[in-house]
Amino acid sequence: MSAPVNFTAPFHALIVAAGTGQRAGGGVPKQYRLLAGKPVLRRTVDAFAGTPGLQSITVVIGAGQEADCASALSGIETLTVVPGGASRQESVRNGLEDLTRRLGDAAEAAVVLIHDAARPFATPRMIQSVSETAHRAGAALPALPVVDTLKSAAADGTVAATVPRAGLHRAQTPQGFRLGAILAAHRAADPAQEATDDAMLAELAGLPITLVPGEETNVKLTTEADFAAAEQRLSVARETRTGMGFDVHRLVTGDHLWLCGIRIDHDQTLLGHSDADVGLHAITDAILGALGDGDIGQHFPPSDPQWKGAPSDAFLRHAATLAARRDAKILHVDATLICEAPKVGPHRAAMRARVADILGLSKDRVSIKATTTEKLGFTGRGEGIACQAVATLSLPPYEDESE
Ligand SMILES: Nc1ccn([C@@H]2O[C@H](COP(=O)(O)OP(=O)(O)OP(=O)(O)O)[C@@H](O)[C@H]2O)c(=O)n1
Ligand SMILES: C[C@](O)(CO)[C@H](O)COP(=O)(O)O
Repeated sequence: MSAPVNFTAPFHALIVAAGTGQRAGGGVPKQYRLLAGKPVLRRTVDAFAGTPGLQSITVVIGAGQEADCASALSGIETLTVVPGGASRQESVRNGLEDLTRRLGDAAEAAVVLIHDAARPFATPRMIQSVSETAHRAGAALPALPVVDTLKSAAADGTVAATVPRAGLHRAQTPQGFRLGAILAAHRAADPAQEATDDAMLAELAGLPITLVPGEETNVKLTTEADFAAAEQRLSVARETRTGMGFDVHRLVTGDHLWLCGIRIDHDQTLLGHSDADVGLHAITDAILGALGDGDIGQHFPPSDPQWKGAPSDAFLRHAATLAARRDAKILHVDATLICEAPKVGPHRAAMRARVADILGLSKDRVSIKATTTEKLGFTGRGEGIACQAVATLSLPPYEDESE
């Protein structure tokens, strides 16, 4: 069984991609270079796009990078592009100002995760952990303890001293903050003292920052050697898993029902403890199946009064959260609704968009189909609606527990 249900903390992603990548070389700014066939920036954006809780993505780019950015992010519609500045700090500030204007009254308390485009390997698990900690504690920084002995060097290339490493950490991104507080810290910053990360400005503003575990794999692509190591790492295969889900709910007299997250006016309703959305239940079970993590009844027992009448998008979101915690990416879901009525065709596009939205996927990763059973069986007689679904997930190889 999994941990208690956690309704995902909402957050906004701010990805800074306005650098010129001088140390990496390569003729084109490193965030637009291909890594295993995909632009670095696209990998970074995709890492966030699949993370439950994401509210918006802002990408900050440099002057003259518009075409490279459009090509790297083609097909992604729900994203805002903002012009950057001469330094990372200026680029972050521009992004924060723009996001604040767009959010209006909601800006002050919103949580923003500020991330380097040059770190394409942040996992959804770490992104969520930063977001949840920022919600709880105000500011969160992923970091790893320093494990090597540290030396300071003299100008002539000899060792000047050994620097005590106890308590020292390497800071990573995404760094999470309340938007109002981090923007105030940026506005108050002394332009002469350039900060190398946003946590530094938060420290100077007196904000307490909570450390969360960073990830060794969350490297910042800085040099050509980093690119070579990243290519090597991506050549190691992930595991692909498929899960299936099946659900049935009884039809009784009513005036509407829910199917795949869409309310449909109808002269019958589906009976169930929750809103009885048979489509979302089957898709939820398919994802849980691919994770090998029980079924919807285990996570949301019908005996538990808190799920009475509950909207089923919460169940699907929970499955997506569990997937993110396992560093699993949902590649595709495919559901078939089995009923004589209501007709699914007029609602199919809305259902597809709704499921994609709940899972943080693009619509082309979601398929909704429907069939009748030629008036045969309980679905044919209009006594109930059934749904079957499959979900395909890509995830890090499982340890073989039998060994
Ligand atoms: N004026 C700048 C400078 C940097 N960045 C972004 O900040 C992140 C971290 O910076 P870094 O790795 O130093 O990138 P570059 O500045 O591009 O690299 P270099 O210093 O080698 O030129 C990168 O995603 C980079 O695109 C930015 O948005 N605006
Ligand atoms: C923000 C950062 O990635 C945290 O480690 C880092 O400080 C960026 O440094 P850079 O000099 O802009 O590469």
